[in-house]
Amino acid sequence: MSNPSEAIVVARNLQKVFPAPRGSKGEPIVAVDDVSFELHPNECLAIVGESGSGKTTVARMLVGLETVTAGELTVRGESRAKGVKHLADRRRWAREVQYVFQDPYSSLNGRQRIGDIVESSVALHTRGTPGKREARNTARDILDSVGLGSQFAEKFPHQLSGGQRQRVAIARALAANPAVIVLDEAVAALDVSIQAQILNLLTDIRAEREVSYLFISHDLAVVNQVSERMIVMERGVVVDAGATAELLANPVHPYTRSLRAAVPRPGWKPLRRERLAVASPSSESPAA
Ligand SMILES: Nc1ncnc2c1ncn2[C@@H]1O[C@H](COP(=O)(O)OP(=O)(O)OP(=O)(O)O)[C@@H](O)[C@H]1O
Repeated sequence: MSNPSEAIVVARNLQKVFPAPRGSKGEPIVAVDDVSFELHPNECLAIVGESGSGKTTVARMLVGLETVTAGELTVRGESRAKGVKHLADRRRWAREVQYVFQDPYSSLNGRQRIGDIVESSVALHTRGTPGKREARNTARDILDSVGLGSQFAEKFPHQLSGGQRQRVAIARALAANPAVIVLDEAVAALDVSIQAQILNLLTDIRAEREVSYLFISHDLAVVNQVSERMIVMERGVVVDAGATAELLANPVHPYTRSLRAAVPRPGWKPLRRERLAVASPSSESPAA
């Protein structure tokens, strides 16, 4: 295992419990339980699991959108467990970790031009507050680096395709020059050919600058293409963890096997998934 002191993000025995819905007689919801992982500089760690397995809740705790119920969650050694109290802290956190959502259409301000969206992020997150022209030039360079030439700067989000909008969301994240980008089902809504383009873009970005990805997905084919390591979550718990290529080539845990069996590929037989027993939740929580 790598040296923990090198990790940018460290999660140790992380837990998130949501109270039972008001007026219901139900139990509190344990969305994340005893989850441990590390994210290292310039690596892509995937969090994999079916809907409701707790992936997004882990990400939301990392960016401060949810508080931590128990356990440790640090970014560069600073705890994120208690949430942010001051605007200055919120900005500092955002400079370290940026979030790209599945649906860029709802996360981008539809009334702002593309150039202004990225320029605002540059102005907000660059230390020493850059001048207007400097912020604009930096924004144009970033847009260019995600494959959106200068003609896109004057357009509005609704004038762009889904893939182009996701490029804008990535550009806006890059404008903060973060150490980590959380990509939460960031290609799930795109056609396969557009997905491939965005995944290539993410690989190119990582080749050019030091940035780590926490790549959240239910899609193992996508995860296989983009990540070096993965953790597999089922009902809030990490049930499998390791090098992506190895885990997918030789999945041992029944849940990982059942997930992999659901990925269409040459020779894939729909009946196979039914024959595989789906794992019961495991109390094991290996660190990744
Ligand atoms: N704010 C909340 N209040 C109550 N329960 C929540 C809340 N947010 C998430 N949950 C519950 O926590 C569990 C994990 O949800 P989470 O969204 O983290 O899973 P996920 O793996 O990201 O799934 P999806 O891909 O569908 O978002 C689910 O049972 C969900 O209903």
